[in-house]
Amino acid sequence: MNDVLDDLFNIIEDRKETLPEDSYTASLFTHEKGQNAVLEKLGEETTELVLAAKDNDHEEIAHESADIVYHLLVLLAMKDMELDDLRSELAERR
Ligand SMILES: N=c1c2ncn([C@@H]3O[C@H](COP(=O)(O)OP(=O)(O)OP(=O)(O)O)[C@@H](O)[C@H]3O)c2ncn1[C@@H]1O[C@H](COP(=O)(O)O)[C@@H](O)[C@H]1O
Repeated sequence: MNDVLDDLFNIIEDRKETLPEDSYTASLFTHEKGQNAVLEKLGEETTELVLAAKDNDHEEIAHESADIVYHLLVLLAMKDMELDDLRSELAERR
């Protein structure tokens, strides 16, 4: 059974293939800045996560963490990588 990360990654890969006009995800794959668009988002959201952690704002920590994970999955898809590449790397560390 797929978990939420598998489902999200599958949707991201679908957006990469089909590039719907109204999709934010698709816009990241076609952005004039190329991969820098997603890299900049990861940088911004990491800063926002740090601020949320400093404020001990649990709701905001969860929100910014989700933004980071989403953009990280977009980056993996952009690099033609799989979610299993991340899983394997984590599993090897156990
Ligand atoms: N999980 C996400 C997701 N997380 C974050 N984002 C977008 O990432 C952007 C974050 O940038 P910003 O932080 O600048 O946006 P913001 O609204 O100002 O956010 P904050 O300042 O509040 O952090 C926003 O436009 C969000 O909508 C996401 N956009 C899409 N998805 C999922 O991706 C899938 C495909 O959706 P489409 O992109 O609509 O096709 C769907 O399952 C969506 O749920």
